[in-house]
Amino acid sequence: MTAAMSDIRVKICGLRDRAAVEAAARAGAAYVGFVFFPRSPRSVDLAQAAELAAGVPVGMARVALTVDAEDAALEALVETVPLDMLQLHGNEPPDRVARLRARFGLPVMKAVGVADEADLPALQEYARVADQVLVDAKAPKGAVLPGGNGLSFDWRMIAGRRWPVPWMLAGGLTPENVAEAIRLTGARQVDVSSGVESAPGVKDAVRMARFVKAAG
Ligand SMILES: O=C(O)c1ccccc1NCC(=O)[C@H](O)[C@H](O)COP(=O)(O)O
Repeated sequence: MTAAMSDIRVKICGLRDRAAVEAAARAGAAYVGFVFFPRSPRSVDLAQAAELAAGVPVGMARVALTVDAEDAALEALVETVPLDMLQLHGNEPPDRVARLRARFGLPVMKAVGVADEADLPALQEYARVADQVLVDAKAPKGAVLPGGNGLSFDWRMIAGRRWPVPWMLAGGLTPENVAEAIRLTGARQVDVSSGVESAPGVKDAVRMARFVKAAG
């Protein structure tokens, strides 16, 4: 049975097997994310993702996360995997975001890494060309992964800020801190990966359920 979706829309990212997809659905997540980044412990290949995406219940959005992917790779992805959204998690400049959105006919969410106030204007810029923006913690210099590091930024920095497109809060969210993050930022959508894992790349059904419940 699938839980009723909460008011706050939750995205659970980095799912790698059917049991995790089913648990995310039971928990009431609104989006599931599949990571296409070979260096990540959460990475899936096209065949795996196609099978997982086909099993996602109607009404739950299937998001493909890519990092500075080339056109040919994106073409193969979109042809093979049934998707509802592309998440661009690299250094894709605004004109490329606009081009990919037009070319593939899918809504695009652009992730923007935030560490301090100087990172905030980029959100405004991407909000002009993307369907959604993901306000994520900036990965530390030299990190292997550009996201999914379980790190938070100072949420007070974006308290009261709004963008002209829907946005999601991400970075170091857990079942224990998500309610406070929502309270401080006013986010209506949240994204989590490592905070609902028992080990890197292994999603924990109990933590997913607790996360969605705590998000409200
Ligand atoms: O999760 C990964 O392995 C990953 C790899 C490459 C780019 C981004 C990646 N993850 C992004 C996310 O899962 C989330 O959108 C976000 O960064 C929050 O992650 P977390 O702090 O682990 O909750």
